[in-house]
Amino acid sequence: MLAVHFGAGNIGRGFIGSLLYQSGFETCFVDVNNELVDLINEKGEYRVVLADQSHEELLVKNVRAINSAADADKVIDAIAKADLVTAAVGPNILPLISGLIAEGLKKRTSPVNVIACENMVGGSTLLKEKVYEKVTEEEQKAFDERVGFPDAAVDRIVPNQSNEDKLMVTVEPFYEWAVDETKIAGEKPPVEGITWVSDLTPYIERKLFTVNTGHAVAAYFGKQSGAETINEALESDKIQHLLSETLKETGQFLVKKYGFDSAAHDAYIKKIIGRFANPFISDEVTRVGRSPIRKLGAKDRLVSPAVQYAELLGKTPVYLAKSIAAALLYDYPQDPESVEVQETIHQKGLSAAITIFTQLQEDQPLFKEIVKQYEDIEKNGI
Ligand SMILES: NC(=O)c1ccc[n+]([C@@H]2O[C@H](COP(=O)([O-])OP(=O)(O)OC[C@H]3O[C@@H](n4cnc5c(N)ncnc54)[C@H](O)[C@@H]3O)[C@@H](O)[C@H]2O)c1
Ligand SMILES: O=P(O)(O)OC[C@@H](O)[C@@H](O)[C@H](O)[C@H](O)CO
Repeated sequence: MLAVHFGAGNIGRGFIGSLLYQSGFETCFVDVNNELVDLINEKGEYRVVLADQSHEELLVKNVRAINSAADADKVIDAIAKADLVTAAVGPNILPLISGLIAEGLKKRTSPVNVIACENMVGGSTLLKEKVYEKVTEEEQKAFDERVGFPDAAVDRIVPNQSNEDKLMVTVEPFYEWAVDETKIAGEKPPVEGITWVSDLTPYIERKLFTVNTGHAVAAYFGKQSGAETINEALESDKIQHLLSETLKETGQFLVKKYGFDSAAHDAYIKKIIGRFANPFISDEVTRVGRSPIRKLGAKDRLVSPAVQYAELLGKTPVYLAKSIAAALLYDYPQDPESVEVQETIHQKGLSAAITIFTQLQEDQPLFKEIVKQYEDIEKNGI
């Protein structure tokens, strides 16, 4: 069985690649990082190490790689032969890989599934839209018959790392990969470790609005207080408090919306905070806070739960508003999205920036609370 996986980065090698290998797949990674591609082809294997006391290692074999910037035809051929196509490149990159996927799919007559493993609601659906923009109506109809784009929720913390062995990747032991079984074409891909679900929305919202909201809170407040890593941020009682209060807010609306058991959800939150504090992981606040424009988006981990909280509970979420304010204050010159947010605030003012990045309007109580919290952090710190 052949899997073509776009993005040989942290989650690509450390999570998707390792499960594919354990399930008997040969994996062909597609990436634009030449050094990574050459190394994978030279070694044909890499190590995945668990970030816990055991330091258990898995040697992932049967891997090769293609540089899509140099060898587009090879990528198209690989997709034509693949039993599964996956991606973990980041939401903003999905449109850029859609053309190659469209070309590869055109060469097929047998069914195949394409799964985007990004931190967003509807990642595979977005990829499908971008692929469909590249093909004729007739080809779209043919794809409807034999190509599945099931959405997914993926959870495993894989920090940036610089190991002497550049392919080696350290990962937390926990993982979850939930995939929507209702959108599958043909047979379910036999990947051990996938949880097939008939309704993905509660899974992705619970994950994105707990793990990723909490992570963003630790990163943005951590940055404000001078912490470099998530563990360092969590050493602060103040940040621990902000984290647990924010996750109480997202928890309240998730429990109300989906009928989750409240005690089970509290245990889920507790487990996640424990994962953030894993002493065997050093995760930079600048990785976790990366791309603040994406994270401030209306459907992402801060604004969506804040809006849904206000709608479902009929009050304004104070801690989510404060977290949005901290994201707006995130100033990291090496991150182009942070630079754009800071320039927009500087040139157009805070209110205009809030509307541009969050789509919230000035008359909304949440908007006013964000402004209040922003001014408070500027004046008094977090
Ligand atoms: N790292 C985590 O803890 C984690 C966990 C769950 C989900 N995710 C999600 O997985 C995705 C990838 O995250 P990551 O942490 O692995 O990032 P990463 O930067 O380590 O990996 C992304 C890879 O994509 C490659 N890439 C960029 N443009 C490309 C293109 N046009 N074609 C092919 N490859 C391209 C990059 O070179 C890089 O190797 C993101 O959506 C992220 O939210 C990450
Ligand atoms: O990948 P991002 O930028 O969407 O979010 C950063 C982290 O919160 C994220 O990568 C987590 O480590 C991951 O989602 C854990 O499952």
